[in-house]
Amino acid sequence: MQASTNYTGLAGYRHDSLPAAGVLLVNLGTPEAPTAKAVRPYLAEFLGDPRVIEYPRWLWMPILHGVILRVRPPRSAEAYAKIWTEQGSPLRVFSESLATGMQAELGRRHRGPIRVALAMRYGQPSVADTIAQLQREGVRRLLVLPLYPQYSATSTGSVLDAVADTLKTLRWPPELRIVNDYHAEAAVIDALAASVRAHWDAHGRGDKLLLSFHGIPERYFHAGDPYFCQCQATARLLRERLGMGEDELVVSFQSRVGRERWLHPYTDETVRQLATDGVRKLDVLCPGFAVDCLETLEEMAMQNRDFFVEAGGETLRYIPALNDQPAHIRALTDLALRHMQGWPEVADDYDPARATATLADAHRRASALRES
Ligand SMILES: C=CC1=C(C)c2cc3[nH]c(cc4nc(cc5[nH]c(cc1n2)c(C)c5CCC(=O)O)C(CCC(=O)O)=C4C)c(C)c3C=C
Ligand SMILES: [Fe+2]
Ligand SMILES: [Fe+2]
Repeated sequence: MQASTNYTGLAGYRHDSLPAAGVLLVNLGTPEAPTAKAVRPYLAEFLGDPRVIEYPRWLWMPILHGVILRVRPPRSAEAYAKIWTEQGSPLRVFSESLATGMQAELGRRHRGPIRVALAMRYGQPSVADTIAQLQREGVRRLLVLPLYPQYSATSTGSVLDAVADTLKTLRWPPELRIVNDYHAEAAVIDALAASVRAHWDAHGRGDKLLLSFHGIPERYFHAGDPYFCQCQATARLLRERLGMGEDELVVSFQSRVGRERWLHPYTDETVRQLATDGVRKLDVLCPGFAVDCLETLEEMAMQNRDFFVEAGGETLRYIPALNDQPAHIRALTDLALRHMQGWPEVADDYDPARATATLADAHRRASALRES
């Protein structure tokens, strides 16, 4: 049969790849440009996700497309313009740099092929495209690591939806493992504590340390979302690691959208209250964000700083996210390796000769069968 050699070509799979393990980092996603035109499709996908907005579709979709997507994109674009860099959106730039760092770290420490890829839950590169690309590179075992330290159905849960939707379309999905959360990961807590101490060393200690996490509607918490509890646990571990008393540290929730009640206390009200209560120097850390983004750089370090100063505060010092710091790269690489235990690619005695079949092999064998 003459067309048989096209099997592999048609599927686009490489012939020469060894089976590999893959680490799929997934972050939220960000618009392609700081313009209303680019923000609109991003928000449409994000706010159209039933994990994010739990209202009946018939009720929500007309509101989303009739009202929200007319009003919000220009405002949102204005905020993005304030933080945009020459390389693009900070969320993308830092996430890519983190992924590159983890790839290098794994390469230094492991003989087996392990590929690190970054996907975005909304926008590009999509989870589906990235998994397809990893499969073409021979990935047969996949660890999904959403870049959300605390689990929420709205964030991590939605990443799992995207992965599940992709697997449904694959004839031979990779073996799958998933990191549900890493809110209590000791090395991450250590890295956060170290960056707070470095900030204190450079700028002096503030009157209070505020830990601000992204909020979610309180209704989701009552429905069983563990996010609030995991944020509190992260905060407690960090406080203990820093040897601080309960009265020296405050937890609050930012970025609420709409009129419904969200997790309390709200960050904007908290910074105003702290200023009113006499706090002059306020240190702020956002341990729910793996990398800096609109919500930390604009909402926290600009908007909330203004609220604090307007209410009588002196300075609000935002401590950056862990981003691509070496300690963060090491912490997440260790976490990934722990979750990959038992896979041949991470074994110390990795032997390519004993490697199992790849999709490329399967297609080659199918071709050979047709020819015989
Ligand atoms: C309206 C519902 C929203 C829920 C629920 C929500 C949960 C949630 N979000 C993050 C992380 C990020 N959110 C970011 C931006 C952002 N979030 C919402 C809405 C909800 N988030 C909107 C509409 C936006 C877009 C910006 C805006 O118009 O205000 C970002 C930053 C993205 C960037 O491009 O920089 C992150 C990161 C988490 C972790 C979470 C649940 C725990
Ligand atoms: Fe959000
Ligand atoms: Fe926001």
